Amino acid sequence: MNTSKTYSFQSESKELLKLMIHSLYSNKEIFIRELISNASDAIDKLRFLSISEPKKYPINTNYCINITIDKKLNKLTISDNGIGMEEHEIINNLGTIAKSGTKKFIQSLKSNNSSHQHELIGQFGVGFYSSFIVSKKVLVQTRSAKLKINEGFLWESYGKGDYTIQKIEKKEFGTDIILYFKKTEQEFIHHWKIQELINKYSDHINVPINIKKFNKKQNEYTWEQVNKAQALWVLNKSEISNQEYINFYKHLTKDSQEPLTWTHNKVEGNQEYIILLFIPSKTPWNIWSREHKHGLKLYINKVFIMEDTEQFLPNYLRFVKGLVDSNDLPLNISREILQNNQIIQKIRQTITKKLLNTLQNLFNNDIKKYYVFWQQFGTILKEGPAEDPQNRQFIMNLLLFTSLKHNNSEQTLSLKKYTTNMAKGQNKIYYITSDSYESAKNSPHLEIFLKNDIDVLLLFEKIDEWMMNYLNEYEDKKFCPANKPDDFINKLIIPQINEQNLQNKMQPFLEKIKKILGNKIKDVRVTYKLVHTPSILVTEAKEMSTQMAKLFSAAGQSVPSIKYILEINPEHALIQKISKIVEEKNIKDWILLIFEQALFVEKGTLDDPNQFINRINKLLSI
Ligand SMILES: Nc1ncnc2c1ncn2[C@@H]1O[C@H](COP(=O)(O)OP(=O)(O)OP(=O)(O)O)[C@@H](O)[C@H]1O
Repeated sequence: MNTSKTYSFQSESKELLKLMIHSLYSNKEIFIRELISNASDAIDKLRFLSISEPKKYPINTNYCINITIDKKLNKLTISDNGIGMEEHEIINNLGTIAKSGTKKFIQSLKSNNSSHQHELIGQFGVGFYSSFIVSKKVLVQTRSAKLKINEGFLWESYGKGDYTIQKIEKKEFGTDIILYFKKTEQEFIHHWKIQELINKYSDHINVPINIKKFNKKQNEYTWEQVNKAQALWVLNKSEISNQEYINFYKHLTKDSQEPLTWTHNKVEGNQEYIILLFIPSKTPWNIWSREHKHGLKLYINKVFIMEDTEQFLPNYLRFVKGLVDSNDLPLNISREILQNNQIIQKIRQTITKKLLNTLQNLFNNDIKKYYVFWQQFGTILKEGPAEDPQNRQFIMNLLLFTSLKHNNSEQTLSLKKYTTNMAKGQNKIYYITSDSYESAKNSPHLEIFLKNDIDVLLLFEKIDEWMMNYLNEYEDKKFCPANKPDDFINKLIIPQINEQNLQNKMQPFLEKIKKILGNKIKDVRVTYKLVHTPSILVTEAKEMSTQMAKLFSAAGQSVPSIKYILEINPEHALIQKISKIVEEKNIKDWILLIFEQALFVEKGTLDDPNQFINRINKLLSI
């Protein structure tokens, strides 16, 4: 007789299991979807192997998922004739919940309120472990299609701290998941209930799902198929209800939330393929992690080939979920071949176009949903203009901003709207990049714009400066940084008093500044752009911007130090006061102060803040 070995769950898994049971209890019926989904995945894997390696894996045309209910024992069995598992696979797959990043995930779960926990855990994909929400004990009998009858295994656990594994004989390859329901979960031992859940969640699973029922007429047990068993994507759009699309999305992605929108297309012609693509409504919790996998599911003639086929999506659309089913690719296609395959390139181009159109439709027809999309995925879409020059114009129509006239940080302004509302004579799109919304909005560079009622796009996300490098013009209007010299703006500057006079009057003061600041600055000049601010720093049109320099140094690259031009506002009380100081005693501190102020505003930091503070204190106490 085979003895069983006892194993402990990973410590994080124990904690996660407890949290999961608690936070998913209100949605406990999903266990059926998860288990059927796993069974169907296992069949997909074997189906693929039996086509690509027919000698090793005998072809089985009778793939199915069978369900039996034992009311007396409170027991439900879900059996599949898929790939099955070897011992090490059982340990790896069923001994750990949520393999990577579990710790971080638990932390974020704990720090969220309970309604949010539900969302988070849904995104995480609880899979097999959802069985413990309703079961006091779970058994898994499995035999890998690679192994012999006596090389089956039985996994058993009460979902507490450990599980056991023992070797068993199993006649058929595949997996039986056996649930012993908790006393409180009697509702699941009814055929009608299970059938209802299958119709709700798993109608379009690619293989028949049969329930064993007692047939009174024939006085015996028979198998009754309860799902449609037809791949959803091969049907015509008109035959599929919105709810069916939503359920299919949930099955495909294990996301507990509904998608925002989707696109479903049959492409005919030289190449024939079907695409079904969904835009989720929430960013996956780990989308910025390196381990985050993205890409579409690839099917060839309805046979599942591989997960996460990145090659079908540009990076800036990596949040998209869905599948491609092609008739033209060879079944034995590898990831390497996908990389350089021309058919793939063409499909990718079509997918990209379809997705951009889908987003444009969402934008045009359901702006509220589009705002949700933008909030979740806008930062990723902003990678588009750099990555995809061909579709740059298209992507630009999908970008949203906030602006000087907007009065809050919500990004709801399109370029179209900005250009339609431009001031008379304005033919450029002005923008400013900064580290935060506040610092962008309050930038002294914008005082002249505010005074003349000209709107400026406020950009404050890390990616923005980089993105703006790839945006040259939109509908013949050039983009122009608000902190660089510009003719149109220069013309708006009307000095309050005689300019030449003031310039001449200021000349000795400018000389003094130059002498004191030396090579700290490139030049110093008078400006009439400012209203409330005594001084600012500007760079020449061709010089690297401060934000760009920050970006480079954050990426660990060396950046030549920027030489700024100091501009002073001759009408400002402080400048007028300092320019009149004749004694040499404190003038150096005053000039350094107006320079450091401007530097602080420009960079958001100072190399030596202490010195700056000391200087202010010294001058205040004179
Ligand atoms: N019926 C089955 N047949 C074969 N392998 C299975 C079966 N059920 C589960 N597995 C294996 O166990 C693994 C873990 O399953 P689980 O449902 O926990 O997560 P998952 O399906 O991989 O991902 P997700 O987190 O998206 O649910 C699966 O990836 C698969 O390798």
